[in-house]
Amino acid sequence: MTALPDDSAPTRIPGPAVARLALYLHVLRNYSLRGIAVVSSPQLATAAGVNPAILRKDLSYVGANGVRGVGYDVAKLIGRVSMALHTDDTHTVALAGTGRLGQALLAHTGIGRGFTVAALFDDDPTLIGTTLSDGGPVVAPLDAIAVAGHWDIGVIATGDERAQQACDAFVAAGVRQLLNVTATTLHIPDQTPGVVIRQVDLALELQVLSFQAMHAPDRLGVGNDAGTGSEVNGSKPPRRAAATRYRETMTS
Ligand SMILES: NC(=O)c1ccc[n+]([C@@H]2O[C@H](COP(=O)([O-])OP(=O)(O)OC[C@H]3O[C@@H](n4cnc5c(N)ncnc54)[C@H](O)[C@@H]3O)[C@@H](O)[C@H]2O)c1
Repeated sequence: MTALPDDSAPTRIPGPAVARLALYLHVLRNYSLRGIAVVSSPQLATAAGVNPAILRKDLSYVGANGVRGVGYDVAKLIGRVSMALHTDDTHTVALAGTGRLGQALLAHTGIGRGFTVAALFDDDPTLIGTTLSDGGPVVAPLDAIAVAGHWDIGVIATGDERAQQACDAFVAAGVRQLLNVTATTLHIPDQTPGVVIRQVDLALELQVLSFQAMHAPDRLGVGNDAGTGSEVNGSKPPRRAAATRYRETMTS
């Protein structure tokens, strides 16, 4: 991921910082919706559940400088972070698996924020040939993935037993960014470079939370307005910030 802070040469933003920047963007958009025009770095850091020093370091990657004693202009910061994360670009997404989770993902993620759901695939005969949203794509059989077209991101929300097949088909279709929400650990052929898989498992997150609660109960704080991803309020950085909420693998 590259960004252009100010007019200097492209800066490589570390993966964990990219995930935290996405979280800051979420918080900032909430502030904007609530009519808040300026935010201090401690406020933003608390809302996002990160250490203020980490926040300032992350924001330095996008060339954002707050005004000392005042804070950051929310609208400008949204612009900076959006540009760095390329959220203004439109990315095409293909979704394999339009069951309960797939339909929930369709309803709640991305649309209008730089993602266009361009294709839907499923093997449920009651879904094939239907559309799940006004003007949306028609659900096609899973077998059609490999021949249907090219997308930026493939989302795999099939039943666990079909996940690897969907993955193989996406890779064969040239897709290099995969979001896997099934419990299946996906394998990519060694000869296929540059495939990134992010795996999200809410049950695993619950296990980690309960483990942390047992081992550090005094560190559990109240919630925050970030909505996602931050577990602890306080002066120390959380042991697991947004950046580590996913399992990510990449073929070389
Ligand atoms: N990441 C997470 O935290 C999380 C949470 C819940 C579930 N999951 C996983 O997500 C995946 C999808 O879960 P779900 O709740 O959407 O499952 P689901 O049973 O609603 O759908 C799974 C798949 O089976 C298909 N299907 C359902 N009925 C069918 C039928 N009669 N004939 C043919 N196909 C049919 C669906 O259309 C879909 O493709 C699973 O792998 C599950 O383990 C992940």
